[in-house]
Amino acid sequence: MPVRLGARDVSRAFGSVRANAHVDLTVEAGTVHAVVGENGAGKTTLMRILYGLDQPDSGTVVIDDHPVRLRGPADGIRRGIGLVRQELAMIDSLTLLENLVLGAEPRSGPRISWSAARASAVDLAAGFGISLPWDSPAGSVSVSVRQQVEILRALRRGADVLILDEPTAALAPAQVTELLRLLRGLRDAGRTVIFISHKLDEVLSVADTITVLRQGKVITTVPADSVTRPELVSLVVGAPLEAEGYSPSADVGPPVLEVADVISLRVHAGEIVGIAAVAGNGQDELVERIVGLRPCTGRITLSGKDITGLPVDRRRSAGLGYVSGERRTEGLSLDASLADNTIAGTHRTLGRFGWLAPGRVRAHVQRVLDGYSVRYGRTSAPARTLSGGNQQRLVIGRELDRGPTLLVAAGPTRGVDVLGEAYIHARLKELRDNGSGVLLVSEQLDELLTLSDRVVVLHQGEVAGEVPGGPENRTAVGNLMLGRQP
Ligand SMILES: Nc1ncnc2c1ncn2[C@@H]1O[C@H](COP(=O)(O)OP(=O)(O)OP(=O)(O)O)[C@@H](O)[C@H]1O
Repeated sequence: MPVRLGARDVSRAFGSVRANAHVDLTVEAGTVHAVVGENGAGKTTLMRILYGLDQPDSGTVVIDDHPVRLRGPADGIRRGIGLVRQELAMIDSLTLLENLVLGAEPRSGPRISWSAARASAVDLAAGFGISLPWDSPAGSVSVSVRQQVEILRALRRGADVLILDEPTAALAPAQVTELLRLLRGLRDAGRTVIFISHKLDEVLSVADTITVLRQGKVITTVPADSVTRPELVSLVVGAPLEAEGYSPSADVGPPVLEVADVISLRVHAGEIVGIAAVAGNGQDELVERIVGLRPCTGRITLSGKDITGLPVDRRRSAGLGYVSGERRTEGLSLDASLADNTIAGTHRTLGRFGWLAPGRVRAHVQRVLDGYSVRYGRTSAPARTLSGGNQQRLVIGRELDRGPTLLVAAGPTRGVDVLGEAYIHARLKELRDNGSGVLLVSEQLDELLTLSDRVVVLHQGEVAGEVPGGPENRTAVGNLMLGRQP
């Protein structure tokens, strides 16, 4: 089989970090090829090189069996490579149709022919069994719809190889199913897909071939049907990983959070309360009200203290911690250093008379970053140089280290590898066992059921019911999420 896209002996370092080390990759035409590996393993770096966004220090990209030098993404696009990134590059105020054709508008004489644009958009989408609200502004539609437009945009520009870097990280389960169906459709139509994901079940369900990276090196490339999930976990992590069991709270104390609003709920000390809901059923608004990002007409108390009218920083000082899967917009200041991001919110405790004590700052930063196995080069480097999963580890480490009375964790393991996920789960349980309350909002039902002592299910902005945690309650939670009887 010809190599449609690949890498031969590719190495790339950033200072002391070897992001790719002598990587060989062979992606055959008409296949879905998954690239998996721990956080910071070098997946995104390799994809940027294959697309022409970055150049290797040594080694070459291979396209159609030939070594090539890509000078920029325009070279990659010309050779039929498309990249759908973790952060989607769309203009919110333009409609989906305008975003689709941006830069390559069909013309009739000097004018843009919107009728031709629409007809070709509808045709292209229909070819893959999807229909989209073409006149809606991109800012008003779900991540899933935006992603579909990005994929179609790459196809429209002539891409027959699509690189998708963690496309499912921010999707709800039903949207994941839809995306995987679209990827299979692309493959069946002869296109080539490179798929990156930490969700190994998805990888096994969609990929033909899997390449595993660890610390910048290729560990192995295997046919997907030749490995089981535990074997793949072992390859990614480097050792077998024990399955997580369900261990409910041994000691539930008084309420630490009481919300009396459109949605009313309580979280007690020593308890993890899960929130389950299909995307768009009120969970985001609930979290925003609790952490102070959205006004609340009802009443919210933290350990008995009314925090309803308090701004975010005062809620934090009162003992509220917040971890969001939206780390790029909510959790981090990407241009600030790792050190500054790590001490944000704790800096007042790291000095005297308003001056930071450099030694204490260094020790604190080191402890948090090492404690959560963040892979980094220098603590003075901007946070944007961390890989996605390492950014998430930093946010989790910072928030848990403060020992909050109540932690609101919304999508806490988004983009985190299997080992990191198990580690974060253990830390959340430890926080609970030490007497804090945790409100866990997650789109992953497995995560909710293994961690939560109780699961509160929301439907159409209201509480549809409450179910104890534990994997045996999956069906009951699933039914309530869809507005049915448990
Ligand atoms: N521009 C950069 N400057 C400095 N270091 C970088 C830069 N880009 C990547 N790195 C480092 O290279 C390593 C590999 O990063 P990369 O983003 O390729 O990992 P990844 O496998 O995609 O990880 P994740 O699963 O967390 O997204 C990381 O340690 C990262 O911090």
